[in-house]
Amino acid sequence: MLNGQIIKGIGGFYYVDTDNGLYECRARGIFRKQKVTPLVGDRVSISVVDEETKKGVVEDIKKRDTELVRPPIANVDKVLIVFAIKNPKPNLSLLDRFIVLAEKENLEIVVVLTKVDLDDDDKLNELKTIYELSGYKVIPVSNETKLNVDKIKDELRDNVVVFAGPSGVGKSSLLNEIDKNFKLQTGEVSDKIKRGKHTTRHAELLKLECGGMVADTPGFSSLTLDDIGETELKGYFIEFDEFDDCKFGSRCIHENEPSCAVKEAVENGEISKQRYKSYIQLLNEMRQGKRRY
Ligand SMILES: Nc1nc2c(ncn2[C@@H]2O[C@H](COP(=O)(O)OP(=O)(O)OP(=O)(O)O)[C@@H](O)[C@H]2O)c(=O)[nH]1
Ligand SMILES: [Zn+2]
Repeated sequence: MLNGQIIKGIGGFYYVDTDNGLYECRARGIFRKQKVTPLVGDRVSISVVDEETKKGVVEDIKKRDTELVRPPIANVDKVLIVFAIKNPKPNLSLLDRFIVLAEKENLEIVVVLTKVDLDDDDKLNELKTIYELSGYKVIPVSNETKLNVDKIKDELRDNVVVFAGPSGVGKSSLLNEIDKNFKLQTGEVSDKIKRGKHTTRHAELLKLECGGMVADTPGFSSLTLDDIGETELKGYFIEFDEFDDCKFGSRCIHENEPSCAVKEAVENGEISKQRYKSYIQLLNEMRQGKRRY
């Protein structure tokens, strides 16, 4: 038996990365009976069927630490939420929505602010302050000047990471800075699979030089908050946690209730006004049933 990790799954084949190379594997029938579908990112044991052609069978799936639905990847450790300080103008309500979804999945979150070379009105400082006050690690990056590209590498090393963020903020540029082979690698992989016209695109993990793995699709491709309840939302604004002495205790949703510790903290500047505004906005959106972004 060999241990490895599924890095790609297509048409009932699972591509398992091991110390001994890449194996094309079928899953044992028992998984289907147990209604278990192997996922990209799963840590597995395989038995080798043919060493020559590198074929094997997935025998066992280790317990998953995390399980993302969109994109469908198991054992993601971390999400880098990437927004530019300008071009495109950052939509903070969207950023906060990404954070809510990542908190729900229990992922480690790093906020990456790109294009800081374009900063001429202290936007970086403004955004950095908001997210650091809220308890997040914030890394300012420029793909132009290469500022902090090495710090992003450190975040990726030995981790399974997804990038999330709107179009045009510099996600691909950043990945290309981190790993010069990245473009090439993506190209090679697509060739190898020879995707036909009717094959659906599946999530895939790409190995980086620095030892990490990155999903080839941006995280949270659908930004629906459908599965989140109105009273659950406040739990995903982590900076509210320490202000827990509201008059109505844990029933307080920090909106119109009297003697609300969270609202007081917003007034005192201990919680960002911008983040609180996002919270109320998301709350109202949920109520109106207007839930898709
Ligand atoms: N000034 C500046 N421009 C950048 C930076 N990073 C990326 N860009 C430019 O921004 C544009 C979009 O970059 P991409 O890397 O394609 O953005 P993306 O997030 O991958 O976009 P999608 O592929 O649509 O999701 C390109 O024209 C880049 O040259 C940066 O740090 N500074
Ligand atoms: Zn309250």
